[in-house]
Amino acid sequence: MAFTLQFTKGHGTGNDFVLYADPDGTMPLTAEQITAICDRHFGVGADGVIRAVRSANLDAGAAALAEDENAEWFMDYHNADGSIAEMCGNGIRVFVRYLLDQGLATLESGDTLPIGTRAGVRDVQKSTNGFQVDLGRWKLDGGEPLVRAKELKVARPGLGINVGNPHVVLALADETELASADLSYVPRIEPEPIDGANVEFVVPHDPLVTDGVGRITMRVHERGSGETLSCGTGVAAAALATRHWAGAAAPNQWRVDVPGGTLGVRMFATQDGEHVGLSGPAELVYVGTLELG
Ligand SMILES: N[C@@H](CCC[C@H](N)C(=O)O)C(=O)O
Repeated sequence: MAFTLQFTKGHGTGNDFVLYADPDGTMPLTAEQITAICDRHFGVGADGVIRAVRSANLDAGAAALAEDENAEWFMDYHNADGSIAEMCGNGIRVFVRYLLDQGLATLESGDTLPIGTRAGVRDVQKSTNGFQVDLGRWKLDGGEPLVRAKELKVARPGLGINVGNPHVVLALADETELASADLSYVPRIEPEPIDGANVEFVVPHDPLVTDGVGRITMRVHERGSGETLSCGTGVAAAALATRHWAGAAAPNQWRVDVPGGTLGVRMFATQDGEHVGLSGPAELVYVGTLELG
């Protein structure tokens, strides 16, 4: 059936998304439609598509409402290849900006907007640099798999970290090595994670810590989207991995430079264990209409 899709294009530090509202959950897109929309030559061009659905109108939304009855909106996230991802740290900030822009939600400074995701409910607040999101409890995941990327001469051990979605973080020697990694190829991970993983390549700044804040630079190859200018959950995983490698004296506050800008990461204690938070900008850049058949 042919239909017209009103969409908004947005990004968080250059990680870009096509967003549309489907409150009743009656307009899911097929993987083929998502791939076509995300194509940078023949479509709109994006790293992913985000559908705003009322949690009550989506099967996956039931778990969100059971966790928090105030999680009215569900972020239905798909990568550029049409695959589903559990979470998106840049996407959720842009999603909240979109809900506010569309008049679908309100959020005063200091208040919290709970958003349903496949990783669970995530709380978003306004911050000085845009929005901040509590990515919840993180965990070490999958040990230290070997990662091979084109132009890196040897396979290196990474660190598996789950922040709602799966990541493998790899430390590189310096900026030259970071720049030379060819991320137009999918990095190989051994053993291969069943659900795949996003792979982050990280270089610590020298000094690593300035004024109590850890600093790293990162590039990423995203599962289902390829190299992107930024990945919010990847930035959080990269800061967690670097703190892990740096030892007990490492800080809980980090700034992470990615090709598309800079994001903030904070680790903080809660009653149910340590959480990781992410902060950064969220921009809406244009609106459009797509005729889909
Ligand atoms: N860019 C996102 C992550 C999007 C999902 C990821 N590609 C996956 O498959 O897990 C972010 O900002 O976190």
